[in-house]
Amino acid sequence: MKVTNHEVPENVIGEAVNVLKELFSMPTEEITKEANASGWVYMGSTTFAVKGAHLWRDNIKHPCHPLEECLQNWPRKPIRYRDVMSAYIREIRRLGTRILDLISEGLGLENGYLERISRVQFMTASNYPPCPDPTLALGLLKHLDHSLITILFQGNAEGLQVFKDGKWIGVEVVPNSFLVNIGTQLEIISNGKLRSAEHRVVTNSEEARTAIATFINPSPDSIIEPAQTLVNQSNPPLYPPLSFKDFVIASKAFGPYTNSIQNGLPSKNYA
Ligand SMILES: O=C(O)CCC(=O)C(=O)O
Ligand SMILES: [Fe+2]
Repeated sequence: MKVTNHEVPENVIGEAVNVLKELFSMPTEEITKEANASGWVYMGSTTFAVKGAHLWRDNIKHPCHPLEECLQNWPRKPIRYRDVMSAYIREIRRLGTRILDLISEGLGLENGYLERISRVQFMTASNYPPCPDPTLALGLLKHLDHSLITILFQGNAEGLQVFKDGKWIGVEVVPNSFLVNIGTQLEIISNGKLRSAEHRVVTNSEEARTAIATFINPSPDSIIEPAQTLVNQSNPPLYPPLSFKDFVIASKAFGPYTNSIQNGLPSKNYA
């Protein structure tokens, strides 16, 4: 789902992209040192070789809830990072609330049903540098987002693909727009009416791509199950009830980041 009329000021998005580009252009050793000293995660492309595939991206992740507390552990450099990214996250929260309310309405759920359990849990930003041979690397392996919704700003370069009707389909880039992905948790609540689509990122040899994904998740203690109003005798629940916390633990949805993402803890407290 593409959102163009989103009222997020263009300069808030532009500043966020610029500050991230600046961060990613810092020397790898410096970013790694910074990340270890505070509470966020950094992975440079050279550290990736997952399941035999080479991934061509630099990536940072940090928790965003509760915002005022989390941002104390965000990158200290570039110096304006915290101001710029917290302004961005506040706008995404506002946009996310509106979208969740519209989805609640569309599904026929009571007002605020989704918004009440949701929070902007974490942000992950990626830099996909130009890749000398895009046939040998992927930007990001295929996956589902385990969110309610993910609000993605995909910059100005294409690369995102969605698996549809047995094929990978490129998602076109519309300047200054967001893409809203349905996460698995919303698929469950909608009892399968809304589907979470598998997606991945491919690389290109010409231009760098900067993308910002913000995950609007259920709070850890909320019980995720098909909404009562969507279930009846001819539409039995397709998914069992499970707290989001238990889902994350059972599915290892966020791997080593689970603690950090679930509780807003600094990344060094992973284990
Ligand atoms: O970089 C992108 O366009 C997609 C990122 C993504 O799918 C994710 O972080 O879950
Ligand atoms: Fe994703």
